[in-house]
Amino acid sequence: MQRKINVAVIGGGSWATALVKMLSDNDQEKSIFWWMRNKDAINYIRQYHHNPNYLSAIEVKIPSAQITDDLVHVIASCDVIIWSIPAAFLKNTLESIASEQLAGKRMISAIKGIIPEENQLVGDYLQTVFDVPLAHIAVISGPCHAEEVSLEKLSYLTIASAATDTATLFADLLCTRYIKTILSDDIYGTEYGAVLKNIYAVASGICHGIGYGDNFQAVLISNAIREMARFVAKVHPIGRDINESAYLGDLLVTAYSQFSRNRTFGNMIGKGYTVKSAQLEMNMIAEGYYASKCIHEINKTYRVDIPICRAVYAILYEKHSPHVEIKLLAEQLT
Ligand SMILES: NC(=O)c1ccc[n+]([C@@H]2O[C@H](COP(=O)([O-])OP(=O)(O)OC[C@H]3O[C@@H](n4cnc5c(N)ncnc54)[C@H](O)[C@@H]3O)[C@@H](O)[C@H]2O)c1
Ligand SMILES: O=P(O)(O)OC[C@H](O)CO
Repeated sequence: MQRKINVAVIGGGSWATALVKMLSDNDQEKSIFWWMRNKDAINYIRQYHHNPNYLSAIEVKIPSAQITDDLVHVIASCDVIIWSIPAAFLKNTLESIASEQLAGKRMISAIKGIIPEENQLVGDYLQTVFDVPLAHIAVISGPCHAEEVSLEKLSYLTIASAATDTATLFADLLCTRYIKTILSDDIYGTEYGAVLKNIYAVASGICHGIGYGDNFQAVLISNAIREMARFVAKVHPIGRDINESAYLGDLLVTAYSQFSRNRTFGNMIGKGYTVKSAQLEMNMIAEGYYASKCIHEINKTYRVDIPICRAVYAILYEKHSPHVEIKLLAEQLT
């Protein structure tokens, strides 16, 4: 018989809201705790059982007392933790938390980003700063938009961990009628793949915003998966099939879907918005913006040929013209 466990979801955005739904719809007996920083949203959810800001159609079935902005309490109450806030805000959020408070807990990163100040993957950050053993860490990836979880559209999540029991723990917690879970041991490749696909989605959006068509997009994405394969093979050289859902699948959904934050952000840049104005226009976070700078920095060590990432970096951080930069990139695509 499975033991009842307490699960924490950390974050108040679309993905955290979708994860709460998955956990609630999953059959395994458990208690769900939900942390978010926005007090007004907490009060609203306690009263009306819907997140007012993200995926508000989802009914939240957690007891009110377990929805809180008290991070210390939530962490102390739970055996397992799901991190689901954009990477750029994780360091700040964990400011008040010490390693001892995370000791013995299993955790999974649902974050598809890099800690900007450290240029570290979330898994690495949890290991190096909080002494969480690698075997206690997993990551969630795969092509899955929160909006489609809300609609209960069949989706596949890849749960990657160096330890099979940790991957299985989270796979068992998240599977539902509409969510299938796939296990992987490629934790670094899965995390880097998810970070890179966000940059490629920004590129895809930029090209669409400028006016390039479907024919060009297909060539861009074909080059993007080869670029991802080169980069991931260099930073974590193990055998993997880059065509699996966690890599190619996630790249395709983010590059083509109407729900993609990163593509939407890129589209605005292609249409002439500044980074600031595009960010202000969105109630959501495009991780690819932050990831672009991090990958640029990290690649100073690895020196992989990543022309699409380089073009996105030049547009977002060096203020190069999207028209000129994509024209130059187009000369290099094959
Ligand atoms: N949305 C999805 O479909 C999806 C799917 C898989 C993975 N993810 C990943 O989940 C993570 C969370 O993304 P999301 O889609 O839930 O976010 P979102 O774009 O829906 O919402 C933004 C979140 O960022 C928070 N935020 C904004 N400014 C902040 C600040 N200054 N300090 C602290 N928090 C702040 C907001 O409160 C909100 O919770 C990201 O890494 C994303 O890549 C998202
Ligand atoms: O497509 P985005 O940019 O909204 O990212 C969301 C998820 O990573 C898709 O799997």
